[in-house]
Amino acid sequence: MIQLNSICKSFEGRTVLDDIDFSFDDGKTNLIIGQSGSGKTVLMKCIVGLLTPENGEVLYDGRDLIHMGKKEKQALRREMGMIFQSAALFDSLSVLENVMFPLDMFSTDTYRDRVKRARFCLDRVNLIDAQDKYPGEISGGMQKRVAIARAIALQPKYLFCDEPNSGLDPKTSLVIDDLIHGITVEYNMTTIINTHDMNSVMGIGDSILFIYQGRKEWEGTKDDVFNATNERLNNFIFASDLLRKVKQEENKAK
Ligand SMILES: Nc1ncnc2c1ncn2[C@@H]1O[C@H](COP(=O)(O)OP(=O)(O)OP(=O)(O)O)[C@@H](O)[C@H]1O
Repeated sequence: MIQLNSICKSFEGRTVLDDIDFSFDDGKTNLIIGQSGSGKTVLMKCIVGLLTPENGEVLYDGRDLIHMGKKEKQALRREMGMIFQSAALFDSLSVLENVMFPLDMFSTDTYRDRVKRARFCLDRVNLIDAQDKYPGEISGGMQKRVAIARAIALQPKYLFCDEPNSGLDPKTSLVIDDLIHGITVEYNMTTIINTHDMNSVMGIGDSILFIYQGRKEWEGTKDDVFNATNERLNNFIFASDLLRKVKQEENKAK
């Protein structure tokens, strides 16, 4: 579990995050949603330690990220897996070598065991047949799956995904969402996803934090979204005509 207590962050006197409290649970896909510029990326950066909040606590299963020493921070980093907006693969390395990269960097296992682990992760994302290909030879969706395999290679306790569906078509996005949700439940990870994607909200929103102008405006689950009365949330979620119509139909059916 990752717990945020009263997180505040400002840049040059301008408040960007204001007193955010939230708990991200294990075994759930926790989504951070909000309009462009609302503070999602800054919050994610505060959570992973790339930015330091002026105030507040980020607790990783009770361990205080902001006040921990360098060694403890390094150890914690090894428990984190990250999936970036672009898949961020190394073009000159094969798919297998990409997945092996964090293992080569941090694992003390033998080469044989590292290869075994990398192949296991590739198999989990259904890409074992592509292990010898290079990133330039596979589709964007496949690249994201390689990035997922790489992110779970070191068996992280915490998984961070920044806009994992950006640049993907809706069908491929569903595959990626299902995969992230599946591994989250399977490995009981604390997964945090920054997203704009309403399909993700409705599909894998086990827990949703909606940020509006740097403040926590609403929290709930995908099942709560349809009945939420928060106007700012509704304006954000039902900005698309299609979703607004679905909500109207649901209300009529009640
Ligand atoms: N290093 C920085 N220095 C100054 N201002 C910053 C910095 N980083 C972010 N901001 C500001 O903080 C606010 C929140 O930005 P943030 O990137 O977190 O938004 P976001 O919700 O992730 O948006 P998007 O969905 O477009 O990625 C913005 O007004 C942005 O200009």
